[in-house]
Formats: sequence, structure tokens, C-alpha cells
Amino acid sequence: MAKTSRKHPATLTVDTLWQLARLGAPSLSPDGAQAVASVTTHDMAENKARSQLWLLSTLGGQPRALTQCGEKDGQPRFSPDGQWIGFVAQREQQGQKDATPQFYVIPPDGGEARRVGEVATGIEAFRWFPDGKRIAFISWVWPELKGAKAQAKAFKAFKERKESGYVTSEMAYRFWDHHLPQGRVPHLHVMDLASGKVSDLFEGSAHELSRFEPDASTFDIAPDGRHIVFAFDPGQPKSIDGRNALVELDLRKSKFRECVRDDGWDCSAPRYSPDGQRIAFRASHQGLKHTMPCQLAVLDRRSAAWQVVSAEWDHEVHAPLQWTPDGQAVLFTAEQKGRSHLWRFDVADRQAEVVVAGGTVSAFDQAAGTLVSLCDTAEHPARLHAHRPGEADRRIESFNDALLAPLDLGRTEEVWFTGALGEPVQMWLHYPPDFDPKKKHPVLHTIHGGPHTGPGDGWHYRWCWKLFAAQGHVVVNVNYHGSSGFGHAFLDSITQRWGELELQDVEAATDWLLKKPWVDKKRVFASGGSYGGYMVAWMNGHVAPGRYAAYVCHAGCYDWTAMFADDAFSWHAKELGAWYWEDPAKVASQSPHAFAGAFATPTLVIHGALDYRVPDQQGLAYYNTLKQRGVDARLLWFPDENHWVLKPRNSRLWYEEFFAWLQRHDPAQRADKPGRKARGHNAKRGS
Ligand SMILES: CSCC[C@H](NC=O)C(=O)N[C@@H](Cc1ccccc1)C(=O)O
Repeated sequence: MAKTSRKHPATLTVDTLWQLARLGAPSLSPDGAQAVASVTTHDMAENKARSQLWLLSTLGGQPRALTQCGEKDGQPRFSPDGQWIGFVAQREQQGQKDATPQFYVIPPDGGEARRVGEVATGIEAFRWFPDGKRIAFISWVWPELKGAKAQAKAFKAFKERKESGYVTSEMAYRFWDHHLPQGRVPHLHVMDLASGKVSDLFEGSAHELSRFEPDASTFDIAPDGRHIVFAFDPGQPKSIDGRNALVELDLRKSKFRECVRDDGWDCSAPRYSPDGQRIAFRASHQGLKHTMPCQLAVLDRRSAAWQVVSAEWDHEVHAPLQWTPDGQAVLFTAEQKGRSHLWRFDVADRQAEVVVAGGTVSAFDQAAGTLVSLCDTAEHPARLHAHRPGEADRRIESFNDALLAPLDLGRTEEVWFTGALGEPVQMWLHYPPDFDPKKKHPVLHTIHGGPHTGPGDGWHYRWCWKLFAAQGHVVVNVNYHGSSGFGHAFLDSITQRWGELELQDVEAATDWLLKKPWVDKKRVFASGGSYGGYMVAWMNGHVAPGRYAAYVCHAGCYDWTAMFADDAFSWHAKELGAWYWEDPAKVASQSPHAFAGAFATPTLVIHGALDYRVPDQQGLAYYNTLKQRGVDARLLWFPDENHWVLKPRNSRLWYEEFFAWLQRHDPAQRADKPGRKARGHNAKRGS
């Protein structure tokens, strides 16, 4: 038979990954006919991101770009009458650039966006009042000052000050990648849209919202427009792990009332029922144990009684919550075994049912019987679907289809094996596009962070499994003991013995793989970020050299004592079982640095200087130790990145260094052989 030359389909590259449009949370028009969402695109040459608002028909019409000139148009929400879309942006208008994010409105049927009012201290997040004439919004203000003018004056003075020092007596002063504004706290405000007039609802009171990235799920406005409920930590002084009560503000009487307060419980994400009589919220029994999940709770406003309704359902409820229009049930997303579904929880029956199955459903909205969901899977980045009763689900955009259509992404498989404690453990295998079970393939563990996360059937931009697979590796993501989405006992099983069960699981996965005829035993690699970085540093001290050809440690926790410099320091003792000054041996026994004497496996260490969750000294100490011990190591350090590498050019460098490191330590294709390049990567940079 004559041989036919078959053209290989293209595979995913870093540049293609960065060309993909990233969709934000949708908001539906009141009639459910249209959704609005922000769409972020990136320019590799300019090293920049840009977010525009798009209008998407749920009935089959063509998508339309709603905003053009904004750089970061975000958080769009339809007004209750559907006449406007409100959004938050920092724009240039009439030659003047907003100094802080402001509130804009645009009519959905066309026309230019216009800023409403001006808030010197900026707008973090907002919600429409039911009358559509006002919004409630979050802004960080000086609590001792009165009136918008005083805030504006103080803000100007602060911006113009010559000193750069940050002074604080607070326990919470940084969060992930930013310092909390000095002296300012997040207050709820009301803006009258006709006049642009703003009033601070918390002025003169000790109330404030969460200092940790407060968003629109931290408060809600009652259907009568008269009450606002919000989560508030009454503790003084504020701690980094304080427990929130729920407080209701009567706008007419300017009176605050604690409606849920139990010091053992942490409450969040309150949401009024459609008739305004009940408030659904998330409640976590922190008094019992710090790992307790956020459960669904309901407050009856008349009787003031509240109860957890999802106590028998071993899942963590994610914010935001939305009531169904009949007030029977609450919608939310929750993880389950490496997937995240949209659930409907019937409050009377206490039953949960999947409404939209993931993949990973990350956002949704509902109106007039229509539901929209934002969902990604291992096979594609986030897509928007409309779900209407009696109709087939409909894709309402196709932003990335043309880019992805010609690509062979390879196959993804969910596998269960026996891990630590003889228990079933899940892993996800992403096979390379050219996978052939008759050939030998290298293996790459990508160990997730947390430890209490549980990724699986989803798309990841920073740890893009399909991109790693395109380099020829079988990519492995083990949902080790401690991962979320597998019930509380599984999540809590690693408490006070970090490293132990997780390592057994990763090792059992490696054993499982090594039995496969298609695994190249000399080409097994392990990588991980944050807690996953902790894991690879831990492995370096605990696994016999030679089993893994090389490691990549991104933003890894290395030394639990020095980690006290992070922004979550009070959490360690709960997980490790001791403060370092009380039982240093117990802390050290769970810390990779204490096993440095065994480090022998080559490691690429990556860290960002703006990482306050895992400060970069962690990565530097690990790298220095490897160097001092004569272990082959390389450092990739970013002065301008945080826990994540977010800039297009830096991300490309991250992937390039990552691939090159694996190649350099790959016995089959050493990078020091001339002419070797990462697969599928454009040799030429730039546009
Ligand atoms: C309560 S804050 C720390 C926990 C958080 N994990 C969620 O499951 C987290 O930020 N984890 C980091 C690693 C880390 C662990 C302990 C203390 C600081 C950082 C991560 O893996 O992203």
C-alpha cells in the first residue's frame, strides 16, 4: 500500500495561549434575553491586558462589543429596568484619566459610556438598588473623616506625600500582593445617580466590610430597597482570621442591627430572598475547627432564628448565592471530585441537585427563567452558555473557537488509584497530542497549591496542563489528601502532619504510572506552585534521588518558621499544630528546610518579589541552599510579579524557562545538545 503523508495538526503554544480571550462573570438583562460580560485580551508585543464589555444574546443573536475605548472595563451589571449597564472602570474622558476606578453607565443598545459622579477614593464593587436610581458601592475611606470633600482632600494629600514608608499597628496590613490602604477601611456608600451625590453609610460607626478584597457578595440590598445586610467582623482589634457576623442597616432609620452573631461561626455572602423575609448566607463553624466548610444557612428575619440547612451535605458552598425567583432554593457553585458544578439547593427539602454540570462552573446569573453559566473544562477555556427551560443549552459566544479549532490538545482522563491510608485518590492525566501507548513518554507532575484546592476538569492559564502536554509530557495532577471537593474528612486528614499523606499519594501515583508500558522511567519530573512548591521541596528531602529527573518549585513554601512573614501567619499553627515558639520541632518536622541535608535533585526555583502570601525569601533560601550544597539549581525571580505570573512577557519567560529546565534534565533530549528548542514555540519573539 502506498504511504500517504499525514499533516500533523498544530499544538498549543504559549503565544496561542495568550491570544485566548478570557471571559468574566456574566450579568443578565431583566428579561433574560441578553447577557453582558467583560472579555479580557492580551497584547504580547505591548505586554498589556485590555478588558471590554460584550453584549451576548441568549436567543441566538450576534455578540456585540459594547465598550471600545476602556482599558479595564469590568464588573458589568444590568440595571433592574434593563435600561443601563453599570460597570467599574478607570478611563480617560475629555482628556482626563480617572485617578481611581469609577462608576460608569452605558445603554445596552448603543451609545457611549458615561461616568456618574466622582469618588476620590475609588469604587471597588457595586450593586443596583431595586429602583435603579441608586447604587450601593464599596470604597476605602478614612473612618474618622466626615463627608466626601474631606475624603477627597485626605486622598489628594496622601497621594502627594513625599514619604513612602508604610506604618501600621494592624495585624492585617498586606493581602496576597498589595498593602492595605494605610488608615483606610472599606465602607459601604450610596450614590444617587441623577445627582452623583454620595453618602457614606458607615460614617460615624465602627462598621466596615472585610479588608480582604471585599466584593459585591459581601453585602446585599433588600427587595424593599430599605435595608442592606453585610458581613462584619465585630472583633477588636481586627485580626487576620476574625469571624464575621451579619449586620443589617435600616436606611430610613439609619439604624444598625446585628442579625446573626455567634462567635463560633463565620458568616459571609448574605443574600435576601425574593420576598425579603429570609437571608441566605454562608456559615463556617470555625469554633469547631478551622477547616470547617462554608455551609448554606438561612435566617428568618421575622423570628431572628437562623439555621444551617446544608449540614448533611458534605460540600463547601461558594459565593455568590442567588435565590430562585420562587424563594424555594438557592443557587451557588460547589466543588465535587475535581469538578465544580452549579447547584440548586432546596431549602425546605435540604436536597442539592446539579443544575449545570462542570467542568468548572465559575460564574452564573439568572433572570426571567433564563440561566447563563461560565464554564471551562480541561478541553477549553471558559465559555458562556444560556440555559432555558425546555430548550437545548446554547453557546452564546465563540470567542476562542477559531484559535482552538486547528489545535490537537490531546486527551484528558480521570483516574482513581489507591493512595495514602488505603483510600481512593483521584488524579487527572493529560496526554500529549502525539500520545502512542506503544511508545515511551515522559511524565510531569503538576502539584496543586492550597493545600485545600482540588482542580481537575478545568482550564488553567498559569499551569496550563494542555500546554505542558503539548511539550510531549503526560501531565499528572493528583488531588492528594487535603484537597477540597472530596468531603471534609479527606480535606482535614492532613492537619498537623503536612507532607506525609500528600507525599504518599504523589508517590503512589508515580508507582501507578511506572507500571504503565508507555512511561519512560528515567523521565519523570515533578513541579508545583505554592503548596505544590512546598511539596516538591518536601520531595527533594524525602524521595530517593534519581526517582525524579528534576523539580520545578514555583512560589514554594520552604521554611514554616520564616513563613511567619506571610499575610496568613495565624493560619499556620492551626494546620501545623503548633506555634514555632512553642514546639519548634513539630513545625520543623513539617518543613522542607529541615531536610535540606538530603536535597540532591536538580531544581528550578521561581518566585515573585510581590508575593506576600509566600514571600520570595522562601524561594531564595531554597535556591541558596541548593547552590551551597552543590545541587544543580536555577533561579527565575520576578521583581514585578506576585504569587502568580500575570504579565504576558513574564509568563512566556516562565514557560520557556520551565520547558528548558525539563529538557536540560531529560536524558532523552538534553537541551545542551545544539539546536534543541521547546516544541511548538515560535523561535522568533516579538509580534
Ligand atoms: C488561610 S490562608 C492560606 C491558605 C491558602 N490555601 C487555601 O487552601 C493559601 O494561600 N495557600 C498557599 C500556600 C500557603 C499555605 C500556608 C500559608 C501560606 C501559603 C497556596 O498554595 O496558594
